[in-house]
Amino acid sequence: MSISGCFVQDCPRVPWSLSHLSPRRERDTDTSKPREIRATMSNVRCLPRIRVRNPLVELDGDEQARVIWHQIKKQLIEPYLDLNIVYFDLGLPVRDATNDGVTLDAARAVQQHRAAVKAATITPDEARVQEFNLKRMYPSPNGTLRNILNGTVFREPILVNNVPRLVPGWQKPIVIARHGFGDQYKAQDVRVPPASRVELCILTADGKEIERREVHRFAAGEHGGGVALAMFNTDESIRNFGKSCFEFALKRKLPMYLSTKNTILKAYDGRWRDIFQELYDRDYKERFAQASLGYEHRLIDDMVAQALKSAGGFLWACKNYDGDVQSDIVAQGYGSLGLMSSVLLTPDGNTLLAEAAHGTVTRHYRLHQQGKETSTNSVASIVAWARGLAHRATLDETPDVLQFAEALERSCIEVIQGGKMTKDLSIAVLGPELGCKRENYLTTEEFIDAVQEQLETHLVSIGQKSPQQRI
Ligand SMILES: NC(=O)C1=CN([C@@H]2O[C@H](COP(=O)(O)OP(=O)(O)OC[C@H]3O[C@@H](n4cnc5c(N)ncnc54)[C@H](OP(=O)(O)O)[C@@H]3O)[C@@H](O)[C@H]2O)C=CC1
Ligand SMILES: O=C(O)CCC(=O)C(=O)O
Ligand SMILES: [Mn+2]
Repeated sequence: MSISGCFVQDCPRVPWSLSHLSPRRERDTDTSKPREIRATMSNVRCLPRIRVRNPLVELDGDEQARVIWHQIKKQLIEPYLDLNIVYFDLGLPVRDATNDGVTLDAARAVQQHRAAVKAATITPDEARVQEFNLKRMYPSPNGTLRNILNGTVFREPILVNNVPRLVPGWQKPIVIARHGFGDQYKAQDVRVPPASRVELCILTADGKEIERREVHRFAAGEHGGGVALAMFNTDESIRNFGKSCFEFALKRKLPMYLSTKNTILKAYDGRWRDIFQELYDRDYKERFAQASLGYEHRLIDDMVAQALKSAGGFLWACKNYDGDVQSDIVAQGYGSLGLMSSVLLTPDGNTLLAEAAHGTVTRHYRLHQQGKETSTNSVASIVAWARGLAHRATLDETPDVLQFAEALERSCIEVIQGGKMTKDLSIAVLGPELGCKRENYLTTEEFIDAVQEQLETHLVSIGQKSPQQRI
């Protein structure tokens, strides 16, 4: 991907001339197309690719997420950028072949290069172990990456004017800040046999007992056993989470809430409430007041009800699992899981890993495997590339790469606002009956084609405005 060249039709190195491209690539020779579109296409091909100064780390994924990821890269990235990609295949077969070593290597590369994009990956359960004949049930690669990077995951719906919200009152985005470290995602969970006792024991570093507490005595008999879980977090990580959230809220001028269940988990969730309050009182109260913003801690059950009643427009700091669940509710409430962006930011704000919030969309992949048409929304994955590149551009101080990233993100929204969309959005706009009709939505491939066409109109004007920034 680091070949540089000019997009002229007869140049053998340019992607346009590759045989693997679909016939739609040749649409410029189609005289039925309006003249302006054909003119735009040929203009873009005469522009050199934009050079990205430093590498972007790419983490490939599984199933339908992998299918759309490859199409995005081939059609929306490779033709326009001279980009050095540091590639890791986090697909389940490679994780298995490397005993998950590839995930650790990938995390180190993200730390080194500081800008990364990731496709969704399968976290195996028993059924997946069988399906892929795995050596073992590997942990979530997201859990591994997030625990190593120890950052905050910010999830924000991509708002599109013509997509009605399931929650009509939500006029402004609700941004979920999800703590990315510890809790359920780094817990020890065990099956417990009948007639046994589970205790929680805290030892000093050299093994002396500090505290021992009984968790539960399990009864004897066939149904006497059960399950137990031990999870943890650290003051440092909670404090970093708090700082990231307060800084983000100030930067984006959003009021902020933290939700916990401190009335039940008095020590555990109480720690979040106290650390956030301490940070706020000491470092942020004045800055928030100057910006006319507020901060409050709320009980999670109160918070979900308030969120539903609200008009949106706030930052909601969630513990790891709450953030996982609430971000999918919020995504669907704004129209589709396919419109939820997700970036992991380290506490210093220097390292960013962008992804879609949704998973590998297995149900669509099963159709794809049978050779059937699919209509998977690729917007969140395209936006992941755009946000990863925008961060690269910010670190490298390369305005032309930033312009490209912004044009890419904008193109997705414009295509949908122009009435071209995948089935999930068509259903949201037209309702389940009409929205499902084939003439009312685009396939996975058609939607990416439409984004490419839109992107090219922007690239022509960027290229015309700033040719000196190109190589
Ligand atoms: N970040 C990551 O890497 C994540 C990975 N996963 C993994 O993904 C796999 C599948 O998980 P699953 O629970 O099915 O969750 P998914 O988010 O993959 O999909 C659930 C359903 O949501 C709808 N949906 C999600 N994304 C899109 C999209 N882009 N376009 C259109 N519809 C969409 C589909 O509904 P419908 O079928 O009704 O069209 C889909 O069947 C699991 O193995 C899990 O481990 C899960 C979450 C995050
Ligand atoms: O890593 C996983 O297994 C799930 C991740 C997930 O659901 C998310 O990132 O929202
Ligand atoms: Mn999730």
